[in-house]
Amino acid sequence: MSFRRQPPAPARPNRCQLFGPGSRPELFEKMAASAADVVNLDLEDSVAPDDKDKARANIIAATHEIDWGNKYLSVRINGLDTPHWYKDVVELLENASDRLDQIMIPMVGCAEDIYAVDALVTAIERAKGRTRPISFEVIIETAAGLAHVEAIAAASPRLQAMSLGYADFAASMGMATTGIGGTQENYYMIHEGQTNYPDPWHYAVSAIVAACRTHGVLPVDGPFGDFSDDAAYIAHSRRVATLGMVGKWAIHPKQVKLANEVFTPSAEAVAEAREILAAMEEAKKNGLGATTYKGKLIDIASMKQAEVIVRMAELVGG
Ligand SMILES: CC(C)(COP(=O)(O)OP(=O)(O)OC[C@H]1O[C@@H](n2cnc3c(N)ncnc32)[C@H](O)[C@@H]1OP(=O)(O)O)[C@@H](O)C(=O)NCCC(=O)NCCSC(=O)C[C@H](O)C(=O)O
Ligand SMILES: [Mg+2]
Repeated sequence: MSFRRQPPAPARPNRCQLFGPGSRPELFEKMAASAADVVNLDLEDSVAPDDKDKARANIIAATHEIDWGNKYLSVRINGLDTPHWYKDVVELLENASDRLDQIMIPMVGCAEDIYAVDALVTAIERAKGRTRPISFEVIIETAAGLAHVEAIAAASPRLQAMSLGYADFAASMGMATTGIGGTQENYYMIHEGQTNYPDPWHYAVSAIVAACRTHGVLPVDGPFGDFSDDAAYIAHSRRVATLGMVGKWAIHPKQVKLANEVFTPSAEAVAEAREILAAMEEAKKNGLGATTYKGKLIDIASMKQAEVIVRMAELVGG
């Protein structure tokens, strides 16, 4: 319990973030035409070391030349443990158009990583007279990142979103898998002869959601590698949506529709949320803090739950 109210996360849709390598500029128009709320042009792992300079130039050109519509436009820079990141920041901030909204910082291990990028970005913005501050998003994808997740979420007023990077996270934790998200074959229990597959990512997802909600940051689920398995993508997305994530990455365009479906509240869910709010308003008029709805208890906390769903629907025009 605290006297402090939980700060709201940025009020913008973030149901799906579509990724594409900065070294494949032929994909950029397709990404701009997609139904993703956020586009992430990548300078990090999907770009080979020898292609970094060219990819940076492609992305800078794309901020000037492509109509990104109402997409939130983000560029993933290289990690602070590489020789590339400072060039990514300097060249992007000096040369990209004002259409660039955000940079994504991968492999974040501590709050000071954000401080370092913030210092550099702030200096360049001042030098260039840029009036609209660049926002940040980060990826939690190392053991250190998870250990320091709460401090990272509080690290900068620029921070708007935080994702879980399943592949690097699994590697950093020494997890015995090459899977990127989803069910893991060897993570199972047997009960009365039935094999069950619990969720090995549950702790990391919940820790990220809690840190984000404490500091008004959007919690976003990272990649799901097997893009041929729609049902598994949907199952994973529904699980993390239930735990509080607001959206998910798409590493192939076919995943965009799936993410949008899961992270857009259904008409039934919105109607039920509105009915709960109406029932509670009626109860309050009668001096009651609790009442029943469809045979179940609802109270003031139910109103907060219902408001989450209504707010999400309003954000995406539902
Ligand atoms: C995964 C891909 C390499 C697949 O590319 P490709 O073989 O070209 O796909 P298809 O032939 O199936 O493409 C069908 C059509 O869709 C277009 N396309 C493909 N990819 C994209 C895209 N990203 N955005 C928009 N459109 C796309 C093709 O051009 C085809 O179009 P058409 O011919 O007109 O029908 C590729 O999708 C890809 O590179 N994906 C992104 C990879 C990426 O960015 N990875 C980084 C994020 S994941 C990560 O970093 C891990 C994380 O950090 C962690 O640690 O977990
Ligand atoms: Mg990664």
